[in-house]
Amino acid sequence: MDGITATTDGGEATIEVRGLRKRFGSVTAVDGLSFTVEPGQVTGFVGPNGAGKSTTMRIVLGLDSADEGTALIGGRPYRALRTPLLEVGSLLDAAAVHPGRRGRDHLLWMAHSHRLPVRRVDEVLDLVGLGQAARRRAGGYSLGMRQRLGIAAALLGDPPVLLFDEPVNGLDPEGIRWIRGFLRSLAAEGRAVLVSSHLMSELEDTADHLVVVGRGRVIADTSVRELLAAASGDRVEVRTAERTTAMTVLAGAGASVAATGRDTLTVSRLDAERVVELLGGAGVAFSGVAAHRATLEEAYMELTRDDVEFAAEHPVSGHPVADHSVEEGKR
Ligand SMILES: Nc1ncnc2c1ncn2[C@@H]1O[C@H](COP(=O)(O)OP(=O)(O)OP(=O)(O)O)[C@@H](O)[C@H]1O
Repeated sequence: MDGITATTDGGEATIEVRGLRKRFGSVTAVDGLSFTVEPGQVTGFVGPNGAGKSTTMRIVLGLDSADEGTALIGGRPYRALRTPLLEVGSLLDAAAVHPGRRGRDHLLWMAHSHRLPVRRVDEVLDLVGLGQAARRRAGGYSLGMRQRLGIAAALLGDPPVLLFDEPVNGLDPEGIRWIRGFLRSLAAEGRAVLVSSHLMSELEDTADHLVVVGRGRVIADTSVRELLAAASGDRVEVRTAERTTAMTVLAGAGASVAATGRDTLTVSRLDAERVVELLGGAGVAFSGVAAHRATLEEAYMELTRDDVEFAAEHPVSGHPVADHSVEEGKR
């Protein structure tokens, strides 16, 4: 890819959202959102269904207008960009291509509208690995092929800012792996990449930074590393067949101990060295002591517990229970 620069028409390649608010009738879709997407990294935009991710992206891309606040690409609103295709690329809905149109023709038409050379169309088709399939009609494409065509379209103008709305939704494992690697490589080239998902696990190996949203608000704006460290806490995981004795010994030394598996204890308030020392001293056999490492999914569940739009009522306590397994609920 030639000529990628970390600037747009208006300035540095960033997306800056400030105090964004949008209502649809009685529904507040976006409720005062502020965040920045920096160049050179993948920023995950995560939140349950209905959290306001798509609405925010549509406003950034000038497809919807905000009631309040600003959304800037390289310092300018989308509508003020002189050559939008060269400054920002996006994939919002892979199904948006006319089924009767050949993939390559779709891109040629877009390239033509921006006076881009035909050569660029073939370059992006190669980049996304569509090759010969590009001469077939889009109506016969698999979901994965449509996603690739959508990504090719986003890259046509070689833009330094990219937005992808749920790009791996519904893809097979191979398609998911390909998109993850591809997003990372786009960020490594210095681009600002914003990618939304309602499943944290989809971003586990992709995002460097996360903007977590719930009910139209930012819940967390953090690097993945910091989030995992905070969710992991100072806990230690112990594997032992002598669970009851181990619990007594550790609790006696001031630890708070929870049985978290058949052979597993999670210990707080003691570090790993002290745990080893105490168990060894008491003659308790154990096969492993390690710092507890939370998964991104755990961290996310913790963060969004109270922020899902469609919470199921808990049958016993009456408290809303976060429904994080929302795949089936997708539009
Ligand atoms: N055009 C619209 N008219 C009315 N309500 C809308 C419209 N677009 C979005 N909404 C509502 O605004 C809220 C936020 O929707 P949005 O699609 O932005 O969320 P999301 O985080 O992208 O969710 P998903 O993961 O389901 O795509 C939802 O309650 C949704 O029903």
